[in-house]
Amino acid sequence: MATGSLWEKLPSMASISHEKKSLFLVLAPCLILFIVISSFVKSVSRKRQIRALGGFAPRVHSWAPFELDLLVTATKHLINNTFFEWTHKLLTRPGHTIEFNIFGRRILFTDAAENIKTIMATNFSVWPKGHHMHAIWEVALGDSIFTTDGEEWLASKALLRPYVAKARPNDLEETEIDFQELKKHLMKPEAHDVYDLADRYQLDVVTRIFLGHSAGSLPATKQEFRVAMEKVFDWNTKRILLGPFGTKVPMGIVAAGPLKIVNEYVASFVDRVKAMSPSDIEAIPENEQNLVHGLIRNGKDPKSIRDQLLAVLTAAKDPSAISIGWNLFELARNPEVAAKLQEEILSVVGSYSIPPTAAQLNELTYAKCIMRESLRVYASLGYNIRTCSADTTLPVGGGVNGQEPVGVLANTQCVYSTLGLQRRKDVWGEDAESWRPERWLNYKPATWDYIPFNHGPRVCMGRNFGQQQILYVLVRIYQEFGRIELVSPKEQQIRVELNTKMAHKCMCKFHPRERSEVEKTGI
Ligand code: HEM
Repeated sequence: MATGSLWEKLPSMASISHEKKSLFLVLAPCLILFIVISSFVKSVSRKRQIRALGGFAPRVHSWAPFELDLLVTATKHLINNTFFEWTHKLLTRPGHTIEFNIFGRRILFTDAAENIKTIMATNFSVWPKGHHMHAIWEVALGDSIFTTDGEEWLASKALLRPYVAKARPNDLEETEIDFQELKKHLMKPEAHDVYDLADRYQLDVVTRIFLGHSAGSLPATKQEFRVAMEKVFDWNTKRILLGPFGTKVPMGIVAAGPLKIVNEYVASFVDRVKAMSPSDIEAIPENEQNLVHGLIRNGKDPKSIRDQLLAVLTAAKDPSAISIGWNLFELARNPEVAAKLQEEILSVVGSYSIPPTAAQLNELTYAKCIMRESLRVYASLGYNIRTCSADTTLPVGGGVNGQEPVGVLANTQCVYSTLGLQRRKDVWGEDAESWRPERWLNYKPATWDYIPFNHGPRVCMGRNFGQQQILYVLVRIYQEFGRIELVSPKEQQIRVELNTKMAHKCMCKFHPRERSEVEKTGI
C-alpha cells in the first residue's frame, strides 16, 4: 500500500518540480530586470541629487566592471612607489579635483586648496574622519585622538594638550642625551641608513620626553617594536585599498604577532608608572609630570592609556623622523646649502661644540628655510581621507572649467593630497618640484597653500615640538660633522603608507669635522 501510494505520488512530485522550474524561469529574469532597473533608477536619482548640490568632477577613465582596472593600477603604483606621480598627473587639470567610482562607491580626490580648506576648516563638522576609518585604525590606534570624532576627539584633545602642545624647559637637554647615542653611530666610518637612525633617535627622544623613559632603540641591536608597528601599518594600508571590504581583513589573525608586541611594549611604560602610588605622582612637580603620569592621574583605564600613548608615539615619532631623513638626504646632495647652514650655525650659536638653546634655534633663519622646504616637497603626511556625514558641496572641481562646485552626497569619501598641493606649479612656480630652500627667504605662502601640519581644528598639536626637534638635530649634526656623503641611491622615490616616506634606504657617510679645522677656528 505504502509503496503504491509513493509511486502514485511521484508523477505529481515531478509536475511540482516542473512547475517550480517554470516559476523560477519566469521569476529570475524578472528579478534581474528589477535589480537592473532599480539600480538604474537609483543611479539616476543619485546623479540628480548630486547635480542639485553642485556637479561632478572629471571621472577617471576606466574600462572594467566596478572600475577594478583602476584598483589594479593604483596597487601597481603603490608597489612601484609611483603613486604620488600618478595621482599628481591626474590632478593636474583645471579645478584640481577628480573622481573614481570603485566598487560602485564614488571617491573624490583633490589637491585644490579651496576644497582642502572647506574640509579642514570651513565645513569641518560635515567632514569627520568617519566610522570606516575608525574601524580600519581601531585595532592599531584604538579610540584615540587620531581615530575619533566629535565629543570623544575633543576629550582626547583636552587630555593631551597640556603634555603635547607645550614645550618643557629641559626638552633640549633630554634630547641631547639621545643625540649622543646617535652620534656614536654616525661616527662609525661605514655608511648608515639615515631614515633608520632618525626613526630610532626620535623613538628614543619621544619616549624619554612623553613617556618618562627612553626606549633605548639606538643602543639596542633588536628593533622588535618598530618592526611590529611597520607590519601593522602595512596591513592597514592594504585594508584602506580594499575600500568597504577592508574591515573584513581580520587584523587579529593576520597581524596577531605584531599587535601583541606593540601592546606589550606600550604596557611596559604604563606598568613602570603604575608601580608608583598616586601620592608619588602627586609629589612630582607639575611641570615635570609626563603624559603617562597625566593619564594615570586622570583615572584612565588601561585600554584608554594604551590607545592614547600609542597615538602620541606614532604622531610624534613618524613625521619628525621622516622629515629628518629627507633633510639629511637633500643636505648631502646639496653641499652648498650645507655650507651656508654651517655658516649660520657658527654666527648664531657661536660655536661648534656647544649645543644650541631653544632661543638660538629660533634665530636660525636659513635652517628654518631648509626645514620648511623639506616639509613642502616631502610632506610627511602627504595624503589624508575624510568622509562627509551629510549632503554637501566642495567649492571647486566641477564643470568644464573646474571652477564650479562639486556636489557630494553623505558618506562619500574624499582623499586630499597635501603633497600634491605643495608641489603644484601654478601655486609654487615652475620649479615647484625642486628642493630650493632659498625660495623661503622672501616668500610667505598663502595660509592654505602650505599645510604640512594641517590647519583648522585638527591642526597638529605637536608642531612646535616637531620643528624644534628637526632644527636641533640638523644643527647638532652639522656642528659635529663637516660633510655628509650620499653613498646611494642618488635619487629617491616616495612610498605611500599611513605616511609618505622614503622608498629606499638612504645610505650616507658622516665625516667628522677635521680636527685641524677645529684647532684652526678654535671653536
Ligand atoms: C614634522 C613633524 C610633524 C608633522 C609634519 C606633523 C603633521 C601632522 C598632521 C598633518 C596632522 C593632521 C592629521 C590628521 O588630521 O589626520 C597631525 C596631527 C597631530 N599631530 Fe602632528 N606632526 C608632526 C609632529 C608631531 C609631534 C612631535 C607630535 C607630538 C608631540 C604631534 C602630535 C599630533 C597630534 C596629537 C595630532 C592630532 C591632532 C588632532 O587630530 O586633533 N605631531 N600632525
